Amino acid sequence: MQLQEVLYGVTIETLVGNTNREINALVFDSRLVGEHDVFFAIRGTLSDGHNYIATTIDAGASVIVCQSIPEKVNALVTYIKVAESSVALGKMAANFYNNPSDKLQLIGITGTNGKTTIATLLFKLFSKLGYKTGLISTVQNQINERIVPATHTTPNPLVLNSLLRDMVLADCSYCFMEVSSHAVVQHRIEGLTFAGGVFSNITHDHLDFHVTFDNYIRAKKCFFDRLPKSAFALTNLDDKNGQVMLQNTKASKKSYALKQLADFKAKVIENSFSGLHLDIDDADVFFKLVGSFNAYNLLAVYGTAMLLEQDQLSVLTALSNLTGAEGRFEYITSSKNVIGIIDYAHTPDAVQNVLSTIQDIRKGTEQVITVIGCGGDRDKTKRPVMAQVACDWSDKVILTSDNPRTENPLTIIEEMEKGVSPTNMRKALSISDRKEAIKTACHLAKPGDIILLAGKGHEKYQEVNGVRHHFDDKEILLEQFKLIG
Ligand SMILES: CC(=O)N[C@H]1[C@@H](OP(=O)(O)OP(=O)(O)OC[C@H]2O[C@@H](n3ccc(=O)[nH]c3=O)[C@H](O)[C@@H]2O)O[C@H](CO)[C@@H](O)[C@@H]1O[C@H](C)C(=O)N[C@@H](C)C(=O)N[C@H](CCC(=O)O)C(=O)O
Ligand SMILES: Nc1ncnc2c1ncn2[C@@H]1O[C@H](COP(=O)(O)OP(=O)(O)OP(=O)(O)O)[C@@H](O)[C@H]1O
Ligand SMILES: N[C@H](CCC[C@H](N)C(=O)O)C(=O)O
Ligand SMILES: [Mg+2]
Repeated sequence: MQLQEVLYGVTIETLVGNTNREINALVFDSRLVGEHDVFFAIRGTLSDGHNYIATTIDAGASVIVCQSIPEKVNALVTYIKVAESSVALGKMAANFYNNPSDKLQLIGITGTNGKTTIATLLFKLFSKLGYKTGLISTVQNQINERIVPATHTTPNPLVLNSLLRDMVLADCSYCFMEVSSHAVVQHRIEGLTFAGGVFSNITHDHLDFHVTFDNYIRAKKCFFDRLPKSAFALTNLDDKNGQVMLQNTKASKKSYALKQLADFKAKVIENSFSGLHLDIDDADVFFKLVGSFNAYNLLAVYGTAMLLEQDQLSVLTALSNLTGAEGRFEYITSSKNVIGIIDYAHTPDAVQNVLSTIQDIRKGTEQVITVIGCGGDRDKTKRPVMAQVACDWSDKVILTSDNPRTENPLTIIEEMEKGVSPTNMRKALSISDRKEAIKTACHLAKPGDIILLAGKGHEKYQEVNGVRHHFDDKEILLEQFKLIG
């Protein structure tokens, strides 16, 4: 491919060398550069790609996209100076893959919690309605039936556009993708054309990255600010910041809510372990998902399907038969009737939602035992809050590990313990080995008791010092349920 062809739409500040040359691949990691590649020097959170420019030229890079041109330039290399290399990467990745997002309807879902649930339900719904469909999500990416493993909630622009290109080649009409706040700030979605955007909610998370809650709100809002006029922007009016998200969007503004007037509305009639009974836009429907927070997710899905001009009855019929995403409020029962719930709750709001749902639908005096940890190298300020919420809403809590990454697991647990009030102290226990923690919860449980394993959901690993060891909450719970009966 010619360099000129992929530069369409890129604002060049300075050009040194020729743009009329053949290129091989676009690369932003020096370790992956080969002959005739374009290297993007990106300033990241840990290092600066500009430090690797010379190495990539030695490895064969013939084009460098950067924010500052090195003092000594190589006459055989083309240097392109831009304001933000990651923005150029987004645009050039889209051009390189022939702008696949223009050729299907791409819907982005953003918010602290619920993105995977909403995107997965939309993927399943549109597949059931007979459309070829794509999914880009935390759990996995999917092109019709083909599963492509996911590494991030929102992948980098090269992976993103290559997935979208494969979806176009597979004749997909729709793609539903999660848009994380990291992706917005790092310009991973630059150069994509969205047909719609959906907002779920915004609560405490990722303050390690965004530093303040205001910055976090701004990052999410930025996604809606950049939607085109032809798109729709669907927001949750019951969220305090739901309206803020749409303040400056050019897209057509639409809303959903349970507690006030909105374009799409619902009322929870009943919430039990077997599902949700909702009045949704005046239709009486039973859904398999559990928990009133899922009423919001279902309503967001329903609203999106209506905005994409699907038939109401077909949508509600298909939706009522669907199960949610893996590791979200998944529950299993032991033979002596201990209930185990595996859930990906890893923010204070999610923990509270799941535990309040359990409190709402438990029958009597059963104990609720929560096993919970907090991620290493992630927002430290949510640790005491998550422990506090877990203690306030459970009878017993076992504080444990959840991907300590490069941190000491005992230090993370100590930080969680700071949120346990003196009155809650008697409820809390700390066991850093997550398998031991789950085992202990199973031994403490009596028939009828409910064990919540929070934070890991679908994850099949425990990440310690950069190594992902096989670990599966569900596998261990099933093993222990066999032992306790
Ligand atoms: C904090 C964060 O988001 N980091 C992402 C970011 O890396 P970074 O900014 O730290 O990059 P860096 O290491 O400083 O390097 C800067 C540049 O130098 C380059 N480099 C670096 C070293 C070298 O030898 N050669 C070289 O060329 C790098 O390729 C990069 O281009 O850009 C990388 C490439 O796209 C991502 O893989 C990486 O994700 C890390 C692994 C990560 O854990 N991210 C998480 C926090 C994340 O993105 N999460 C969100 C939301 C999760 C959710 O709540 O759902 C997600 O969308 O997944
Ligand atoms: N609408 C919602 N409101 C509040 N909490 C929710 C909602 N939907 C799901 N949750 C809780 O959040 C957890 C994560 O849900 P989900 O995976 O759908 O969110 P996500 O936004 O994709 O998360 P991530 O940022 O990790 O990708 C669930 O396991 C549940 O505990
Ligand atoms: N995508 C989120 C998920 C966190 C899940 C939890 N298991 C953890 O490791 O903290 C993140 O990377 O912050
Ligand atoms: Mg997700």
